[in-house]
Amino acid sequence: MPRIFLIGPMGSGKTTVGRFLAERLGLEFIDLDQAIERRCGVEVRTIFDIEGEQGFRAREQAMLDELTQRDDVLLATGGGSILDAENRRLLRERGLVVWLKTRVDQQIRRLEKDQRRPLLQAPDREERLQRLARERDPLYAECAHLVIRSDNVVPVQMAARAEQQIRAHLNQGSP
Ligand SMILES: Nc1ncnc2c1ncn2[C@@H]1O[C@H](COP(=O)(O)OP(=O)(O)O)[C@@H](O)[C@H]1O
Ligand SMILES: O=C(O)C1=C[C@@H](OP(=O)(O)O)[C@@H](O)[C@H](O)C1
Ligand SMILES: [Mg+2]
Repeated sequence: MPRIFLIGPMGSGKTTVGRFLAERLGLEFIDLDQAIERRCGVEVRTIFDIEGEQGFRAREQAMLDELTQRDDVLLATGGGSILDAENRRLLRERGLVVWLKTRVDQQIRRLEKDQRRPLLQAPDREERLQRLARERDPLYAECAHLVIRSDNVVPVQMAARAEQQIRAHLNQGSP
């Protein structure tokens, strides 16, 4: 089993589904944001408060480079990891990149009460998520080897579906 890297927008289920999926695939689960939080000793939102988005992106880049070299892992990235061209290259070269594609209305519902994601704390969340999708969808598409829809199924079912599709993809001999 190659390394698996989950990409996709906030609320696509990278962290939640990733944990179940890693277990099904016999891989160690690592969440990029959680790894950064452990190393810094503060939450992502605090890093944004103190160092700004730019500071967070620098930490994210360094941690992504480190963790994408680990073997037998499933890495759940953060939604903005693909903004950086070097990150996209590292992800594509070092493992199988899976885009959990999700509709904005599903993201809104799942993240209704969220206060931890700095880029979501806007007066109009729908407008914000639509704009991020417009900006980022081409980058997710460029980076992904495999696209899996993550709408209308709960995380355990989503993990089962993703496992099936990943195994089918690998059986075709694709990277
Ligand atoms: N397929 C799903 N169906 C319903 N709720 C989900 C699904 N995936 C994630 N969630 C919920 O949405 C919220 C955000 O999920 P999370 O895994 O943190 O997304 P991400 O890491 O992609 O931002 C969590 O409360 C999670 O339980
Ligand atoms: O989309 C983004 O730019 C971000 C997504 C978050 O991760 P999730 O995608 O796991 O929510 C987290 O990395 C940070 O708040 C920035
Ligand atoms: Mg996450």
